[in-house]
Amino acid sequence: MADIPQTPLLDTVHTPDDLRRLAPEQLRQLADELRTETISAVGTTGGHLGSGLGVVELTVALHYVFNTPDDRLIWDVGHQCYPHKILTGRRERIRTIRQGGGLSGFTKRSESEYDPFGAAHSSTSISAALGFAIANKLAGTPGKGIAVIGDGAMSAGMAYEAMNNAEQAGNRLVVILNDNDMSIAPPVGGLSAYLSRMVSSREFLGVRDVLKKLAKRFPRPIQKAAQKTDEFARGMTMGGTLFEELGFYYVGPIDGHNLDHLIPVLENVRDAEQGPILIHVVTKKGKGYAPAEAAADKYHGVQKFDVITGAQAKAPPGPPAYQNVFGETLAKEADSDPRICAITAAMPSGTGLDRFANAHPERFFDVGIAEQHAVTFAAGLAAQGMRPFCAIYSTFLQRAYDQVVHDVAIQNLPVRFAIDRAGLVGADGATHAGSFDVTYLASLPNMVVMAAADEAELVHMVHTCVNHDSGPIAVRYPRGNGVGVALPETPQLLEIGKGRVVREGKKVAILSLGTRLAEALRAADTLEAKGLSTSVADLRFAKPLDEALIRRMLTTHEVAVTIEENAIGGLGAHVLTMASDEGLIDGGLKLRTMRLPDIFQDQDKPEVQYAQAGLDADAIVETVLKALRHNSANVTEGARA
Ligand SMILES: Cc1ncc(C[n+]2csc(CCOP(=O)(O)OP(=O)(O)O)c2C)c(N)n1
Ligand SMILES: CC(=O)[C@@H](O)[C@H](O)COP(=O)(O)O
Ligand SMILES: [Mg+2]
Repeated sequence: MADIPQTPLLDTVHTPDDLRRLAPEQLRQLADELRTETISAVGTTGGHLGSGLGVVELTVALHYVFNTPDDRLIWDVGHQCYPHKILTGRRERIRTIRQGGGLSGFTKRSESEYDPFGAAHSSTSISAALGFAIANKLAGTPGKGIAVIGDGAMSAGMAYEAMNNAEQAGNRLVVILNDNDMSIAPPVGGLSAYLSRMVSSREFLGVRDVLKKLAKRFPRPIQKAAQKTDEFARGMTMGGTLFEELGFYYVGPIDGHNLDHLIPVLENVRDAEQGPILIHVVTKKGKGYAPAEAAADKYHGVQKFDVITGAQAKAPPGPPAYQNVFGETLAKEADSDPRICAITAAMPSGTGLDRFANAHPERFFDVGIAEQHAVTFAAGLAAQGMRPFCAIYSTFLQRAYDQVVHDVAIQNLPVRFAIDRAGLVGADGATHAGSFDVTYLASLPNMVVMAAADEAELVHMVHTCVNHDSGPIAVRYPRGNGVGVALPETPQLLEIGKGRVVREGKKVAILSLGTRLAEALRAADTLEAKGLSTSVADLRFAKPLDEALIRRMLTTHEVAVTIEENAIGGLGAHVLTMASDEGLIDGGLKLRTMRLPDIFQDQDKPEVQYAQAGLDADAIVETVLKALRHNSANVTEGARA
C-alpha cells in the first residue's frame, strides 16, 4: 500500500498557541517542516541562514514549553529568528524578509508581540531578559525573561555584566546558551576553548547522580526522558563552573536537536523554584541543510540560492568590494612595516582582514565580539609604538565610544580606525546603518576623520593612516563595491585636512564627503545642462576641515551644498559652524546641508534608501533649485510688499 502523505503540521500552526495544542510526538515533524520552510524562504530572499537552521528544534521547544508571549523570549542578535517568525504569525510574510516594506531580518518590537525586544547587535539579550524578569517580579505579574544567546555573542563583556547582576531575578530568568562552536567565523579565545572543553572532554556524571541533582533542584520528574538514552544521561550534568560561580544553576550540555531531551529539560527549568538557570545547549550551525553544515561560515549570511545544490547567486563581475581593497592594501603596507597590526571584533571576512591574516598571522588579532576591548587593546598597542588598525563596522564601533574618547582620543594615541559599512547598508536596515560615525568622531579633539570617495581614495587614505603617528585617525568607507576606478600602483600620502576640487564652476558649489561624490558629479552635469555652472569638491576630511577650500567655495558661489552619508552633526554641521563663526553666510550665501534624515531608515535596496534619504543626484539638483527659487520668491515677495 502506498504511503499516505502526512498532513503538513506547519499549515495548522499560526501562533504558538496552535503549537502548544500539538502532542509532543508531533513536534519532530513540525520541526522538520519548519526547517524546510526556512530553507525555502531564505533560498528565495537571501539573508541569515545557518544560525536559524541551528535553532529550529530550540525554537519549537521554547514556544511549546514556555507561555510566549507572556514569557519574554529574547533572541540575541536576532539573526537566528526566522523560524521564530514563521511560528509567530509571520509565515505569510517570511518571503519579504529584509526587503523594502517587508519583515525585518532581526527581531523588532513593532513587528510582533512575540518580539519583546529588538536586536541585531549582539550580547544584549541577558540584560534585556533580566529587565523583563525584574519588571514582572516587581509588578507581581507572571512571565519569565528567556534569553537565547550564542557562544559567539557570549564573548562580549555585556553578557557578563548582565550575569553578574542576575541573581535578583531568581527563577524568572532563563538563559539558553546556544553553543554551535561558531561565530560568523570560527570562534576565538579562552571562553570558546572553555565551552569546547565542557562539551567534549568534561567528566560527565552518571545517570543516578544527574537525576538526584536535578530532583533536588527541579521538582518535575524527568526520569522518563532521561532513561530514553544513555547519551542523554551522560550529557546532562550540573555544575558548569564559570556560570555557577556567577550565580547561575547550570544545566547541560544537552543536545539541542533532540526534542525528547529539550522538552523535559525545559519543562523542569520552567517549573523550577530556584534560579537563575543557564541551559547549555549544543547545536550545529546550518543543521539539516548539507551545504550549510559543511561550510557554516559561507552560509551564515547568504545570497539567494538554489535549494537543491546550495549554489548561491553570484554577484555580476564588477569593481572590488571596499572591504577587500582595505584588507589587501593594509596587508601590502604591512609587508614593509612591522609595526602595523590589525584588529577585528569577530568580523575577519566582513572587514577584509582575512587577507591581512593570511599574510601576517602574527599581527592579526580577532578578539571576538568585543569592540570595547578591541579599541582599548589597540590603544595599548599604539602607546607601545605599534601602528594598530582597528577595523570595525561603523555601527558596531558605537559600542566602544567611551573607549574611543577616553582611551584613544584624550591620550592622543595613534590608533587607526578603519570604519567599514559607513552609511546606509541595505537589507540589514537601521540597526546596521553606519549613520553616526562622522558625528561621534569629528566632535572629538585630536581626531582626524577621512571619508573615501572611491576605492582608489581608500588606498591613499589607508596609506595616510599608516603614516599618521601624531594622534588618532579614522577612515570611513561604505558597504559594497567600489565605483570601478583603477587602483593606484603607489599610494599617495594625503595632506591632513586638505580636500580636492574635482570640478570648477561659478554659481553652485557642492562640497562632498565620501561616496556621494559620484552623485554630486551627476548632479553637477544636470545643473550645468540647466545653465548653472557648478563646482564639486571632495573634501576628503571631515576633520580637520579644509578651511581654505571651504572659504573659497562659500565666498565665490551663490549656492553651496554639503553632502554626506551621515546624520545631522557631521560635515554639514562643521561647515555651518565655520561659516557662521567667520560670517561667511552674512552676505546672502545660500548654504544647504544634505545628510541622512533624522529617522531610523528601514531596510531596502540601497538605491531606494538613498532616494528616500534624499541623497542622490536628483535630490541634490532639487536642493540647489529650491535654494535659488527661495531667493527669487523672496525677491518677488519683497517687491510685492
Ligand atoms: C556588537 C556586534 N558585533 C558584531 C556583530 C556581527 N555578528 C553578527 S552575528 C555574529 C556571530 C554571532 O555568533 P553566535 O552568537 O555564536 O551566533 P551564531 O551565528 O553562531 O548562531 C557576529 C559577529 C554584531 N551583530 N554585533
Ligand atoms: C547579523 C550581523 O550582524 C551580521 O551577520 C551582518 O548582517 C553582516 O553584515 P555584512 O553582510 O554587511 O557583513
Ligand atoms: Mg555560535
